[in-house]
Amino acid sequence: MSAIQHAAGLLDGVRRRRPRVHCLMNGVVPKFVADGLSALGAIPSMTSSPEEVGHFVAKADALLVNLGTLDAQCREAIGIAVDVAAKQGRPWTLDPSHCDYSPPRAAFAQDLLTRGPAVLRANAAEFDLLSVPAGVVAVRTGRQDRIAYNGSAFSVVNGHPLTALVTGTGCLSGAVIAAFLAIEPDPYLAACAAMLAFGVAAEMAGTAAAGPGSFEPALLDALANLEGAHILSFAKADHEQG
Ligand SMILES: Nc1ncnc2c1ncn2[C@@H]1O[C@H](COP(=O)(O)OP(=O)(O)O)[C@@H](O)[C@H]1O
Ligand SMILES: Cc1ncsc1CCOP(=O)(O)O
Ligand SMILES: [Mg+2]
Repeated sequence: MSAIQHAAGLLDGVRRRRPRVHCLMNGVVPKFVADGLSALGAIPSMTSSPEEVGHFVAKADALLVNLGTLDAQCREAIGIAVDVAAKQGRPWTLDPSHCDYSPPRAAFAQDLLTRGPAVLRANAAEFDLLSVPAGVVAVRTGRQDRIAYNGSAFSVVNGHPLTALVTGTGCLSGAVIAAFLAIEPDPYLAACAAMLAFGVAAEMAGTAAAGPGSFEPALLDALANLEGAHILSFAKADHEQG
């Protein structure tokens, strides 16, 4: 089965299984990210208090760690969350948001990469600063999204330029990866499926939107209305074998 066919099936799996995704999200876009996960068919939770986060992660099917508005309490919560994820075998995605602005944040992100994330999702500037250890699926987003693991790579060229004009779309793409990780044990296939689903939904939203203001709700609608058949019909993606 191709990665595209597999993605279509996994989308149905997300709708059937409604995975719980716990997000340690930045303070800028938590509502958009939670709405996007709900639209896709997952169940978001966003608590970040150090005394509670471990309980939430233990009950979640996957975790997203986003560094966008990192502070001392976030660092503490992230440490607890990734320990619980490791102990309970919960897959997690790292979004090293804005680590290119801040050497301490880049160092923190680099350290987190040694603590067992299944997937790194970053924009080009963030991605190019980090070195991705073996065993972590590397997703570099932009006009083209490239998913790389162990010598293989998959590129998705779906999407719409308005995505780049709406704050939080990268954060939401990381959350969508976490939702697919929750139901697909192979993190490379999960990340390929997530970027296909997100890219095709963004393309559908782009045709319905007049600008960034209407693109944002259109993207939520497209995630909710996305079907496996849309992925099969509209996917623009290629494998590179290493
Ligand atoms: N020029 C573009 N054309 C189409 N899609 C884009 C473009 N730039 C970014 N995207 C999409 O926007 C989303 C966020 O990617 P990116 O802008 O790289 O991350 P971030 O928002 O974290 O900076 C991804 O789904 C990516 O595919
Ligand atoms: C603007 C901003 N500042 C800190 S986090 C954040 C949101 C970033 O969202 P995205 O990278 O998904 O556009
Ligand atoms: Mg980002």
